[in-house]
Amino acid sequence: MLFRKKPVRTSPVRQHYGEAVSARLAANPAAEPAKSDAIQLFYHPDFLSAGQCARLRAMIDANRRPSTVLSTADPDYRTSDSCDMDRWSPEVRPTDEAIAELLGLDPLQGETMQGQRYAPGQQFRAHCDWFSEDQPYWPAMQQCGGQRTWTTMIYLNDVEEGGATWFPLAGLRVNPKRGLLLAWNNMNPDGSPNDKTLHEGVAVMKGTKYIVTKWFREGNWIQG
Ligand SMILES: O=C(O)CCC(=O)C(=O)O
Ligand SMILES: [Fe+2]
Repeated sequence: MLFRKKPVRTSPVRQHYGEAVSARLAANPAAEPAKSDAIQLFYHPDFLSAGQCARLRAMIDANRRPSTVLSTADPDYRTSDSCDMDRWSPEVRPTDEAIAELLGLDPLQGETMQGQRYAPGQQFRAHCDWFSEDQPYWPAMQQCGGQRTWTTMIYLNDVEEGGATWFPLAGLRVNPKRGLLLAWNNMNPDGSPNDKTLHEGVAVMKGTKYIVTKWFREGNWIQG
Protein backbone atom coordinates (compact mmCIF):
# COMPACT_ATOMS: atom_id res chain seq x y z
CA MET A 1 0.00 0.00 0.00
CA LEU A 2 1.20 3.48 -0.83
CA PHE A 3 1.07 6.25 1.68
CA ARG A 4 0.27 9.69 0.40
CA LYS A 5 3.14 12.01 1.15
CA LYS A 6 2.34 14.85 3.50
CA PRO A 7 2.53 18.16 1.66
CA VAL A 8 5.67 20.16 2.43
CA ARG A 9 4.62 22.88 4.78
CA THR A 10 7.87 24.76 5.23
CA SER A 11 7.97 28.34 4.04
CA PRO A 12 10.90 30.75 3.56
CA VAL A 13 8.74 33.79 4.34
CA ARG A 14 7.44 32.32 7.61
CA GLN A 15 10.93 31.11 8.46
CA HIS A 16 12.21 34.65 7.95
CA TYR A 17 9.66 36.14 10.36
CA GLY A 18 10.44 33.47 12.92
CA GLU A 19 14.15 34.35 12.82
CA ALA A 20 13.85 38.12 12.53
CA VAL A 21 11.30 38.56 15.32
CA SER A 22 12.92 36.14 17.75
CA ALA A 23 16.34 37.76 17.19
CA ARG A 24 14.82 41.18 17.88
CA LEU A 25 13.09 40.01 21.06
CA ALA A 26 16.20 38.16 22.24
CA ALA A 27 18.15 41.43 21.91
CA ASN A 28 15.57 43.38 23.93
CA PRO A 29 16.62 43.55 27.60
CA ALA A 30 12.96 43.98 28.66
CA ALA A 31 11.95 40.68 27.05
CA GLU A 32 12.70 37.26 28.45
CA PRO A 33 12.64 33.99 26.47
CA ALA A 34 10.62 31.06 27.84
CA LYS A 35 12.51 27.91 28.73
CA SER A 36 11.01 25.57 26.14
CA ASP A 37 12.45 23.69 23.18
CA ALA A 38 8.98 23.27 21.71
CA ILE A 39 8.00 26.86 21.07
CA GLN A 40 9.57 30.30 20.64
CA LEU A 41 7.84 32.37 23.30
CA PHE A 42 8.87 35.58 25.05
CA TYR A 43 7.58 37.43 28.10
CA HIS A 44 7.59 41.21 28.40
CA PRO A 45 6.47 42.29 31.89
CA ASP A 46 4.87 45.74 32.30
CA PHE A 47 4.45 46.30 28.58
CA LEU A 48 1.41 48.46 29.40
CA SER A 49 0.95 50.77 32.37
CA ALA A 50 -1.86 50.43 34.91
CA GLY A 51 -3.64 53.38 33.28
CA GLN A 52 -3.37 51.95 29.77
CA CYS A 53 -4.73 48.61 31.00
CA ALA A 54 -7.67 50.33 32.75
CA ARG A 55 -8.59 52.25 29.60
CA LEU A 56 -8.51 49.13 27.45
CA ARG A 57 -10.60 47.21 30.02
CA ALA A 58 -13.22 49.97 29.92
CA MET A 59 -13.34 49.77 26.11
CA ILE A 60 -13.84 46.00 26.30
CA ASP A 61 -16.66 46.40 28.83
CA ALA A 62 -18.36 48.93 26.57
CA ASN A 63 -18.14 46.87 23.37
CA ARG A 64 -18.10 43.18 24.31
CA ARG A 65 -20.31 40.53 22.69
CA PRO A 66 -20.13 36.71 22.79
CA SER A 67 -16.87 35.43 21.23
CA THR A 68 -16.79 33.48 17.97
CA VAL A 69 -14.44 30.85 16.48
CA LEU A 70 -13.63 29.88 12.90
CA SER A 71 -13.82 26.13 13.05
CA THR A 72 -16.10 24.56 15.64
CA ALA A 73 -19.79 24.62 16.54
CA ASP A 74 -19.17 23.48 20.16
CA PRO A 75 -20.83 26.16 22.35
CA ASP A 76 -18.46 25.44 25.28
CA TYR A 77 -15.32 25.95 23.23
CA ARG A 78 -14.89 29.70 23.63
CA THR A 79 -17.30 31.09 26.18
CA SER A 80 -15.75 34.53 26.75
CA ASP A 81 -16.94 37.86 25.41
CA SER A 82 -14.79 39.72 22.90
CA CYS A 83 -14.69 42.77 20.70
CA ASP A 84 -12.61 44.40 18.01
CA MET A 85 -10.54 47.34 19.27
CA ASP A 86 -10.74 50.31 16.90
CA ARG A 87 -7.15 50.56 15.66
CA TRP A 88 -7.40 54.24 14.68
CA SER A 89 -8.76 55.39 18.04
CA PRO A 90 -6.33 57.43 20.17
CA GLU A 91 -6.67 54.87 22.99
CA VAL A 92 -5.65 51.91 20.82
CA ARG A 93 -3.36 53.17 18.10
CA PRO A 94 -0.25 53.83 20.25
CA THR A 95 -0.49 50.32 21.76
CA ASP A 96 -1.07 48.82 18.34
CA GLU A 97 2.03 50.53 16.97
CA ALA A 98 4.11 49.74 20.05
CA ILE A 99 3.39 46.02 19.65
CA ALA A 100 4.39 46.08 15.97
CA GLU A 101 7.56 47.99 16.91
CA LEU A 102 8.40 45.49 19.66
CA LEU A 103 8.28 42.67 17.10
CA GLY A 104 9.77 44.69 14.24
CA LEU A 105 6.76 43.96 12.05
CA ASP A 106 4.73 46.33 9.90
CA PRO A 107 1.56 47.47 11.72
CA LEU A 108 -0.28 46.62 8.48
CA GLN A 109 0.53 42.93 9.09
CA GLY A 110 -1.39 43.03 12.36
CA GLU A 111 -5.00 41.99 12.52
CA THR A 112 -7.43 44.21 14.37
CA MET A 113 -6.59 43.90 18.06
CA GLN A 114 -9.13 41.83 19.92
CA GLY A 115 -10.28 42.45 23.46
CA GLN A 116 -11.49 39.53 25.50
CA ARG A 117 -13.20 39.21 28.87
CA TYR A 118 -13.69 36.01 30.85
CA ALA A 119 -16.10 35.85 33.80
CA PRO A 120 -15.85 32.95 36.30
CA GLY A 121 -16.35 29.64 34.48
CA GLN A 122 -15.50 31.09 31.07
CA GLN A 123 -12.64 29.67 29.00
CA PHE A 124 -11.07 29.27 25.58
CA ARG A 125 -10.39 25.58 25.02
CA ALA A 126 -7.17 24.22 23.52
CA HIS A 127 -6.51 25.51 20.01
CA CYS A 128 -3.73 26.70 17.75
CA ASP A 129 -3.85 30.25 16.39
CA TRP A 130 -2.45 29.30 12.96
CA PHE A 131 -4.83 28.51 10.12
CA SER A 132 -5.35 25.00 8.78
CA GLU A 133 -4.76 25.41 5.09
CA ASP A 134 -7.10 22.55 4.20
CA GLN A 135 -10.14 24.20 5.80
CA PRO A 136 -12.89 25.98 3.86
CA TYR A 137 -11.98 29.32 5.48
CA TRP A 138 -8.39 29.30 4.11
CA PRO A 139 -9.03 30.98 0.70
CA ALA A 140 -10.65 33.92 2.53
CA MET A 141 -7.64 34.12 4.88
CA GLN A 142 -5.30 34.21 1.87
CA GLN A 143 -7.08 37.37 0.73
CA CYS A 144 -6.13 39.18 3.95
CA GLY A 145 -2.48 38.43 4.55
CA GLY A 146 -2.33 34.62 4.64
CA GLN A 147 -0.98 32.60 7.54
CA ARG A 148 -0.62 33.90 11.09
CA THR A 149 3.01 34.10 12.17
CA TRP A 150 3.29 35.67 15.64
CA THR A 151 0.67 36.09 18.35
CA THR A 152 0.90 38.78 21.00
CA MET A 153 -1.33 38.79 24.03
CA ILE A 154 -1.43 41.24 26.94
CA TYR A 155 -3.08 40.63 30.31
CA LEU A 156 -4.96 43.74 31.39
CA ASN A 157 -5.42 42.72 35.02
CA ASP A 158 -4.43 40.23 37.70
CA VAL A 159 -6.98 37.45 38.18
CA GLU A 160 -7.85 36.21 41.66
CA GLU A 161 -7.93 32.54 40.69
CA GLY A 162 -7.68 30.61 37.42
CA GLY A 163 -7.41 32.10 33.93
CA ALA A 164 -3.88 30.88 33.12
CA THR A 165 -2.73 30.51 29.54
CA TRP A 166 -1.60 26.89 29.27
CA PHE A 167 0.56 25.36 26.52
CA PRO A 168 0.26 21.65 27.40
CA LEU A 169 2.62 20.41 24.65
CA ALA A 170 5.28 23.00 25.37
CA GLY A 171 5.13 22.63 29.15
CA LEU A 172 4.33 26.29 29.81
CA ARG A 173 1.66 27.80 32.00
CA VAL A 174 1.40 31.55 32.40
CA ASN A 175 -0.61 33.24 35.11
CA PRO A 176 -2.31 36.53 34.26
CA LYS A 177 -0.36 39.57 35.45
CA ARG A 178 -1.44 43.10 34.65
CA GLY A 179 0.62 44.60 31.83
CA LEU A 180 2.46 41.37 30.96
CA LEU A 181 2.80 40.75 27.22
CA LEU A 182 3.38 37.30 25.72
CA ALA A 183 4.68 36.90 22.18
CA TRP A 184 5.00 33.53 20.49
CA ASN A 185 5.79 32.21 17.05
CA ASN A 186 3.01 30.00 15.73
CA MET A 187 5.43 28.45 13.25
CA ASN A 188 8.42 26.17 13.68
CA PRO A 189 11.86 27.60 12.87
CA ASP A 190 11.53 26.12 9.33
CA GLY A 191 8.28 28.02 8.77
CA SER A 192 5.91 25.07 9.10
CA PRO A 193 2.94 25.33 11.51
CA ASN A 194 3.96 24.33 15.04
CA ASP A 195 1.49 21.87 16.58
CA LYS A 196 3.11 22.41 19.97
CA THR A 197 1.76 25.96 20.11
CA LEU A 198 -1.54 24.37 21.19
CA HIS A 199 -2.83 26.52 24.04
CA GLU A 200 -5.81 27.07 26.21
CA GLY A 201 -7.28 29.98 28.13
CA VAL A 202 -8.03 28.01 31.31
CA ALA A 203 -11.35 28.80 32.99
CA VAL A 204 -11.40 31.68 35.43
CA MET A 205 -12.37 30.53 38.92
CA LYS A 206 -12.59 33.83 40.77
CA GLY A 207 -12.51 37.38 39.44
CA THR A 208 -12.61 38.52 35.82
CA LYS A 209 -9.88 38.20 33.21
CA TYR A 210 -9.27 40.86 30.55
CA ILE A 211 -6.79 40.46 27.70
CA VAL A 212 -6.03 41.92 24.31
CA THR A 213 -4.72 39.69 21.55
CA LYS A 214 -3.08 40.68 18.29
CA TRP A 215 -2.24 38.20 15.57
CA PHE A 216 0.27 39.03 12.84
CA ARG A 217 0.03 37.73 9.28
CA GLU A 218 2.84 36.76 6.90
CA GLY A 219 1.51 39.39 4.46
CA ASN A 220 -0.47 42.57 4.97
CA TRP A 221 -3.78 42.15 6.73
CA ILE A 222 -4.76 45.63 5.64
CA GLN A 223 -4.69 45.86 1.87
CA GLY A 224 -3.19 49.14 0.61
O1 LIG B 1 -7.16 33.68 27.22
C1 LIG B 1 -6.05 33.18 26.99
O2 LIG B 1 -5.22 33.06 27.88
C2 LIG B 1 -5.72 32.71 25.62
C3 LIG B 1 -6.39 33.53 24.54
C4 LIG B 1 -6.11 32.99 23.17
O3 LIG B 1 -5.60 31.92 23.03
C5 LIG B 1 -6.44 33.76 21.97
O4 LIG B 1 -7.05 34.84 22.08
O5 LIG B 1 -6.09 33.31 20.86
FE1 LIG C 1 -5.09 31.54 20.96
